[in-house]
Amino acid sequence: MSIGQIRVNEIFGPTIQGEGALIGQPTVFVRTGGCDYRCSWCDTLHAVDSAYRDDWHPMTPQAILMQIEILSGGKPLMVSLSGGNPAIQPLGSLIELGKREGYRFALETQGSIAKDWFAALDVLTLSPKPPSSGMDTDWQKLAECVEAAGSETQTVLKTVIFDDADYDYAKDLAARYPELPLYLQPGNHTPPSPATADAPIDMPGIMDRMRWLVDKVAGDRWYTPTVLPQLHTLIWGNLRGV
Ligand SMILES: C[S@@+](CC[C@H](N)C(=O)[O-])C[C@H]1O[C@@H](n2cnc3c(N)ncnc32)[C@H](O)[C@@H]1O
Ligand SMILES: Nc1nc2[nH]cc(C(=O)O)c2c(=O)[nH]1
Ligand code: SF4
Ligand SMILES: [Mg+2]
Repeated sequence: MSIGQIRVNEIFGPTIQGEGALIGQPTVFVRTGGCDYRCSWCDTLHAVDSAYRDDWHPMTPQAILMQIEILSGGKPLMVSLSGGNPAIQPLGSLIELGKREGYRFALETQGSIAKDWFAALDVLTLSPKPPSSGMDTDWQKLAECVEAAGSETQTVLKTVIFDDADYDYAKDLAARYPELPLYLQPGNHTPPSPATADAPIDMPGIMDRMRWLVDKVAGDRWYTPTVLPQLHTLIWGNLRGV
């Protein structure tokens, strides 16, 4: 891979952003390959597990932008950068090139790696991982990500909740960053196998956790977070590429 190239797993859309602050908004996704984490319940292992690295292709920022332009019909929209951990990749020039053409950029990362080009994003979603993921949070790194984004980028927090320990983690996160909007997302217990494009989904389970989470938040009189399910999962289940 030469310098400046980005490891891409898939580019798809337009679809709608299914999660967090931009939920429901039309967007094209660029999913990069490779992650420094391995969450127990990751729903995107095809972009994490190096067994699938043959599906990750080095692309220049120009080639990625061309693909975005084809998918969007040349009409600028929000581009969602996800992964894997997209913060591993050199995305600064793609963002710069795309913004010149009128595209906007949102990025989703766990907050383990800070990059100076976070400041060029329109929206940065930091999604630190709760205990059920099996990952530890490096709070210093998360602070560096918030710092790197600066004041021009809209920074929001989003965390996945499966159980009481995750809920307590979300409360701690809120206490650390009272000034940042926080989105709570019930977990999906049935992530697809990375080898398949689809898998059966436990919709009643997701809805049970959503109701449980709303009851918890309301019962605690915790009025600052926004509680949202993964909209794309409600619509398409575990299907990839939507
Ligand atoms: C696949 S990750 C990719 C970006 C980045 N690595 C991250 O974790 O933020 C995108 C989002 O999906 C969430 N996610 C992954 N697996 C999930 C699951 N089984 N249920 C609910 N959300 C999940 C993550 O927490 C993250 O907010
Ligand atoms: N529609 C849709 N919304 C999403 N929001 C976050 C996603 C992700 O996998 O990062 C995702 C995704 O894969 N599809
Ligand atoms: S950090 Fe994100 S992409 Fe990486 S394993 Fe966890 S959920 Fe999956
Ligand atoms: Mg996903």
